[in-house]
Amino acid sequence: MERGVSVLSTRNADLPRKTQVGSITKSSYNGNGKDDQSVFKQGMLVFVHHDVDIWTEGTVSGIEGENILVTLPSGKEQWVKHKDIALRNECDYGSTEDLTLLTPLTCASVFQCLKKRYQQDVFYTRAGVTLVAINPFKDVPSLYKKEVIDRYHQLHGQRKVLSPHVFAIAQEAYSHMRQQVGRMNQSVIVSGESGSGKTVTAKHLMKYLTSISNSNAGDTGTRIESRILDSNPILEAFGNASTSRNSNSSRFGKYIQLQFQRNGQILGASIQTYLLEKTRVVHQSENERNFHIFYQMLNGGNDVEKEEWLGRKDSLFKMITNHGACTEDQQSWRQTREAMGDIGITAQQQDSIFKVLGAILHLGNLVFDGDGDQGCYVDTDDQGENS
Ligand SMILES: Nc1ncnc2c1ncn2[C@@H]1O[C@H](COP(=O)(O)OP(=O)(O)OP(=O)(O)O)[C@@H](O)[C@H]1O
Repeated sequence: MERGVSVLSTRNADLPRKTQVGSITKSSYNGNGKDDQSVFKQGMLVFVHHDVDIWTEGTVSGIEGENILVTLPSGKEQWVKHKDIALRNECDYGSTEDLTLLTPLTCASVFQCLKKRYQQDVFYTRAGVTLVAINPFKDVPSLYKKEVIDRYHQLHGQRKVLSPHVFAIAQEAYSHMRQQVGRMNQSVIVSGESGSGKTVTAKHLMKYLTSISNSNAGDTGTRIESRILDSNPILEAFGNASTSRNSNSSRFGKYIQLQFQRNGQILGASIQTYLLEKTRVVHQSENERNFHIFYQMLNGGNDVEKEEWLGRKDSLFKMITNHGACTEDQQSWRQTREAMGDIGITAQQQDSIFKVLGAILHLGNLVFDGDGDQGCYVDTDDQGENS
């Protein structure tokens, strides 16, 4: 291996960021550097803190000490404290591609810019070297199609013609690895709160990097690309679960290293996982589920397979909460099995894996009883009923 690009997908939002999806909290800073109500004058354009919209536009129409009278777009007037108000200018917030260009740069102006862009179906905005990605929560195929990948690859470096995009970040890392900054390894950190889109973003990053580095590599390149991308459904089956915030939440962090040859062609990948939420196997909060793989196996496996792995056909296991026949689980099961085969896990090895999962499910049915200091024992009556 010559060098590589790594994609670190975090479970917490407390790491330094390069590519990030983040939440913005309200601050009382009003953009004048002094937090002083004296900067507000009659007729000034402002943002006013709003309970529903978070920030809304207004114009100062009166001042009395700490209190400022603001006229809202509806024509309604409202008294607000100076801490709940921020300066605004007449710029087109929706067309600002880099948050650092906002003047004044305040929570309110950042919020307004991201909101306007989101309303125009623009989901990426730069913040200096960081990319802020807003989760569209809908399919936007035109944003990620092959032509877009080609465009970002061919025109890279031309910031004026390319709008902010996760592909631009990936291309920058790839170019730096190959040509600049002493041909060094590069890292992209994807961070944000649960459900903000880290997993999907990391997948687009990997898709872009494998695609551009594979263009002249023929069949071998295509095989490497599909093996790398096939790791996603497997990792998701064993490490993701439905939570109250995200129906496909990663319950682990991952460090993905893509390895390239000197000529820039993809060579392979390695994935390290960490902080897997193991306790989820035995306990899930209300309305949450165990790891996907259990449901996929129970919904997707046929009777013969279930007999072999579980010793029975039904799906009554204590650790499997919120279980119901789900076509999504059946589809994902087919994808998981296919991906396992594609990356070289033999049918025999797969059988062994599912038997281990079956054993875990049976262990979960055991009930222990005991009387304090005397230790405990397996309640065989209960076990007989359930296992
Ligand atoms: N770029 C995108 N385009 C369309 N939908 C998206 C995009 N990013 C995220 N989503 C939607 O949001 C959901 C949650 O995203 P994702 O699983 O990537 O979040 P996450 O930050 O990895 O969450 P967690 O930390 O819980 O694993 C996805 O299942 C998908 O429906």
